[in-house]
Amino acid sequence: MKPVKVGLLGLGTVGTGVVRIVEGNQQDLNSQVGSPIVIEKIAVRSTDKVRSVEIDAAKLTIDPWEVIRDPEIDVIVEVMGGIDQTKEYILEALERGKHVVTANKDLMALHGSELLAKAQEKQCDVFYEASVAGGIPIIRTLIEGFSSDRIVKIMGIVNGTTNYILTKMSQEGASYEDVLKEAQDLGYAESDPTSDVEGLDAARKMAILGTLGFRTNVELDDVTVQGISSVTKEDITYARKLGYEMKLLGIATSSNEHITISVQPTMIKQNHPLASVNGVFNAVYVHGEAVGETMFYGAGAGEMPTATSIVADLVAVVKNLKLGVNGLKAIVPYKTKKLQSTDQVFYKNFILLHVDDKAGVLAQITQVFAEYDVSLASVVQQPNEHNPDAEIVIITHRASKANFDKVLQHFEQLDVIQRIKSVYRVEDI
Ligand SMILES: NC(=O)C1=CN([C@@H]2O[C@H](COP(=O)(O)OP(=O)(O)OC[C@H]3O[C@@H](n4cnc5c(N)ncnc54)[C@H](OP(=O)(O)O)[C@@H]3O)[C@@H](O)[C@H]2O)C=CC1
Ligand SMILES: N[C@@H](CC=O)C(=O)O
Ligand code: NA
Repeated sequence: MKPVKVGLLGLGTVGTGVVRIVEGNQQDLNSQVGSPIVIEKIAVRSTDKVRSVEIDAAKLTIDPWEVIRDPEIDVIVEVMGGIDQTKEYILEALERGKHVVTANKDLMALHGSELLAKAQEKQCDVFYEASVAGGIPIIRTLIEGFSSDRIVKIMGIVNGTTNYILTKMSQEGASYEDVLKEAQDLGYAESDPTSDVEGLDAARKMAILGTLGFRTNVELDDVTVQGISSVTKEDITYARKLGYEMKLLGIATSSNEHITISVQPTMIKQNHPLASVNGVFNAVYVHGEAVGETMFYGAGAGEMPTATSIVADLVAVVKNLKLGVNGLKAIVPYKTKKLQSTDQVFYKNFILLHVDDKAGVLAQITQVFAEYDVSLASVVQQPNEHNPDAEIVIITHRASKANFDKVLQHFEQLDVIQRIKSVYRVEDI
């Protein structure tokens, strides 16, 4: 059988794993698709770099166009990252009738609909399983496994780097900076880790999951985003004392006409299955009207888990090639839903305040909550070990985001409050 020729853009963490799997599992892959899969050319930034896989130097190029324009190549595997220039490469590859497999959530969250439309026009596949939750086959699950159901809620720990950091801070008391460096060394973090720690990477993944799960176009701008860079060991200790774990959680909901979608550090009840997802592991909880609760778990980043998804997509492309059905599987969102307004978004909150240690302070604070109709589940006041202020730890009942934001604004003006130290969403379903 004629070999299927692959052009690889990138030979970093993920690209290296792709080479290992394609070469190491050749026989298995061949018997599934009926053809050898051959990596024909590889674009890298530097051809002089020492690589941890053996590569024929003649296959390397520093010019991605050389790979895209090679008429011998059937499938482009894009694992180099980047947005604008990379979009040009992929559009040109599709224009030339090449199928595309990518791990690039930045690109798919921002330009996925344009790329998928071009793919359909050219009867090509664009598969991107590796872009969300690394090794977990969540994209295929949402497209195929839940095609019969209406998804109402998706909650996800979808960034491996931040989950690794929070776990190490929580379980080993490690410092944020040290663990971030470790995550970078292990190949989990993005080339600019700001997008991991500030929540943007997770937001991009949630936009992709929301689009597929709710079959409506979820834009990146729809996602409210807060990262973990200001989470302290003290916050994590408080969370644990109260029976919660701190996780960077993506939460998306869908009703008949509206969606809500956000990413933020969240205190999740210790008995919720998402609370025990640790280290680089990711998990996506999907609630469907008919199926009820489901959850998918696995490594969210790293060389081999991510490469597993890439090569599975490659196998899917080749199977489609054999059947002559490429380009038919793109999900085109067909529903139009609006973002829910903040007066209709309800959840519980944790708030840690540093206040003057004198009579009447607590009364002033509870008065503000009452004014905006935010009722309180618990209030604990204690002296602060490090300075003369007192600490007040409050957990609210479910309140609208709009009202809770008004409480915070009011607190900024209140003289007895020295500092709003921390505020977190609380999930205890
Ligand atoms: N790391 C992970 O766990 C995961 C990553 N992803 C996504 O996969 C993609 C790749 O990530 P990762 O492997 O970690 O990244 P790396 O930084 O490890 O690798 C990037 C590769 O692309 C090459 N490259 C970068 N820019 C260019 C360019 N302009 N021209 C030619 N080659 C270029 C680099 O060349 P050189 O080697 O010479 O520097 C390198 O081989 C990203 O989109 C990332 O978001 C998705 C899921 C998980
Ligand atoms: N930087 C990302 C890599 C996978 O998408 C992460 O940490 O999850
Ligand atoms: Na995946």
